[in-house]
Amino acid sequence: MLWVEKYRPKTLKDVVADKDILERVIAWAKRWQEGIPQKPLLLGGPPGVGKTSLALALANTFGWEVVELNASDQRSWQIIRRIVGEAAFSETISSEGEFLSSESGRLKLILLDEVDNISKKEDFGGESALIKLLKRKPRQPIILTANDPYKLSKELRDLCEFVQFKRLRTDQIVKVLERICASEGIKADRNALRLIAQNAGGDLRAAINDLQAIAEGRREIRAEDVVVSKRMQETDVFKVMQKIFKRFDRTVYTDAMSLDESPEDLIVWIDENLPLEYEGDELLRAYLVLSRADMFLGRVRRRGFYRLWRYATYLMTVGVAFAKQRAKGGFTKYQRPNIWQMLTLIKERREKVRNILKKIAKYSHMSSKKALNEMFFFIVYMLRHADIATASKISAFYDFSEEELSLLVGDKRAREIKEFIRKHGIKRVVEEEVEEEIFKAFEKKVEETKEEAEKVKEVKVEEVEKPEKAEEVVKGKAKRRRRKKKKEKAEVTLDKFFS
Ligand SMILES: Nc1ncnc2c1ncn2[C@@H]1O[C@H](COP(=O)(O)OP(=O)(O)OP(=O)(O)O)[C@@H](O)[C@H]1O
Repeated sequence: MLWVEKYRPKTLKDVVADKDILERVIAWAKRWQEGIPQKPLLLGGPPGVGKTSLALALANTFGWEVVELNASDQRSWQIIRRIVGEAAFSETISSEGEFLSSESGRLKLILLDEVDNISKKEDFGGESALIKLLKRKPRQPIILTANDPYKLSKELRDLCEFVQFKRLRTDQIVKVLERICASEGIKADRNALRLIAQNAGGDLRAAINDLQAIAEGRREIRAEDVVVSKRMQETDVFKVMQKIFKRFDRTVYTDAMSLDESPEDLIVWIDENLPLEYEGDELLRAYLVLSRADMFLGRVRRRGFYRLWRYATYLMTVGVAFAKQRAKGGFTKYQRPNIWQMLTLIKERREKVRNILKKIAKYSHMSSKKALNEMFFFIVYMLRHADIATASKISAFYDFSEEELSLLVGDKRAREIKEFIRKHGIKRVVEEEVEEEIFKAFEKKVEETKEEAEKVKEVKVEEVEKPEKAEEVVKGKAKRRRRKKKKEKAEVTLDKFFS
């Protein structure tokens, strides 16, 4: 079992949190218990610091039912609508003035996660719908969580009681890790735990995951193990990379699944070595597939949906393999990523990509999700392939830093672009002008991509909705079932990732 779940706090006393935060939420819950409806709580703060855990522990402590939903999932909204109809808003006050809750007589906590990913559009499920719901003064406790509450409108924030969480301190993380080691019967060197804690950057979930990966098969953890454990399996990783980069072979997925490396590590290897093998459009395509895989990993980290690991692995192996134009020969000397890079790169890269998407979203007035699905690819394409003046204009328009540009187009081109901007004093220009240019290129590229897609081998990524099936597909049982139901099943091609 995953330790993050095994050791998720059961009651409030297990949650590591500042005293004033605990006091505030307990007071809030008590007032609900007394039948006095309260504003929803908005718990804001970085990932893995215990926002969800605190909400669940609170419900557990007070004996409330919990309905856990995700704001960016449209299905949640149907459920909320149902609950809104049935429970959250339609309660009555009894003749004694007592507050009547759900059928079971218990309060029902609605826990809506990731509200900062909520769509800004007018449609149902968007921010305005949530505002409308909250204005109806819900009669069930609601807790919203957000990594970046300032992405929400002030109107929405004002409808809530805002509680800000901070990154956990290293010593707080070490304490939890020590507790886990003690109950797992693992002897751990304090320095090793400090290293893990420091590397997690205040994210306890990440620290617990790293600890579990490192502790795998050990009774004792020393500081050296934190590094050594990440270095195992090198030769096998090389074989997997060879298969990904040089061949079109779907069995690479099963090979990767049997590696000791976690997908978080494997993606760093692939990321590091990709430019040694791929170039031009195939490189771009592969990066896109990788960024998709990385998004799934992000969800695993944030939400603990570990079944998405399989899907991420499928994308970073089969997806990347099929992003190339043709099989490759020869010998390539792959590089082992630097150990600290291994430990931190993914997190940093994700942080950077997130910032880039935020900028695209901000200046193109769209959600980050839409920015990724609709704009990212074309912006990267333009930055790489357009003439330097256009690329510079685009870069200035989105206000990309040199570091961000390096991630998108490589160090050399990033320097050229920044140099050009400096030399010609390029400033942000009117939106329409740049957007028109991007969209023109966008349309042209769509046409080209369609043609290309015909040529490029199709990658059938099964069951986008049920990624856990991806692994089953490889197993015989699912294969037989799949053959039978082949016609009914939806197949999504790589195209989907570029559209
Ligand atoms: N403050 C904490 N006290 C105890 N355990 C914690 C705390 N924070 C995180 N954890 C551990 O990390 C795991 C993930 O934490 P949790 O889901 O509560 O984080 P979160 O802040 O809601 O993150 P996200 O914003 O990504 O949803 C928990 O299952 C628990 O094991």
